[in-house]
Amino acid sequence: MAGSKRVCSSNQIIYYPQMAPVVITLVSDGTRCLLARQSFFPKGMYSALAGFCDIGESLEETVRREVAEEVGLEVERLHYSASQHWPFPNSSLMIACHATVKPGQTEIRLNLRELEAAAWFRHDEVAIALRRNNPYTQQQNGAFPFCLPPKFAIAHQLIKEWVEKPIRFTLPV
Ligand SMILES: NC(=O)C1=CN([C@@H]2O[C@H](COP(=O)(O)OP(=O)(O)OC[C@H]3O[C@@H](n4cnc5c(N)ncnc54)[C@H](O)[C@@H]3O)[C@@H](O)[C@H]2O)C=CC1
Repeated sequence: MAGSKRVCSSNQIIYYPQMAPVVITLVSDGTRCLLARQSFFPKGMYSALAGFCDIGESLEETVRREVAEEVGLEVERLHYSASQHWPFPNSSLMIACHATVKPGQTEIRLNLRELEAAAWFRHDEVAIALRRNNPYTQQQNGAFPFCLPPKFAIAHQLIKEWVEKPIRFTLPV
């Protein structure tokens, strides 16, 4: 039988596990992808944009709202990639998507309440970061190299997918 549950022994109320949907979106302008970091990330690490779905929102609406709120960009096309259960902060279902911005509309307006930095990265820069061994290690000059989330995170898989194969954008947002 599918489904986990707990039954309260005193009043027999059934409790099912709660799960929060989160969209994680890799935004591209066709040749570059947009990556961002929060202040608590390991130094040098950038990731795709993530955000919790609000009550009443479709996934498409969450993508559009989160991208607009965090970097001030309007996304045009959306392509579902994959999903991952993620235990933080209290059990999330990560839904990973690729999206594109409207042609020529690439100016980032960073929301500093949500992000520390965001930037467009070229395909070759991202490909090098994906291959980097010991990515979170400080370099001899004191700097931390540009690096990506670890392989087990769906963010890594989403970025790898963008590097490895052209994405067909089919769904208007
Ligand atoms: N597996 C992966 O590859 C990745 C996973 N994540 C996860 O995605 C989640 C969302 O990322 P953020 O950029 O922080 O999202 P976010 O920009 O929506 O900000 C998080 C804030 O959302 C609010 N919130 C709304 N609904 C919530 C709920 N059900 N549970 C907890 N907080 C809720 C809280 O105020 C929280 O501080 C994080 O838990 C993070 O661990 C993020 C990036 C990559």
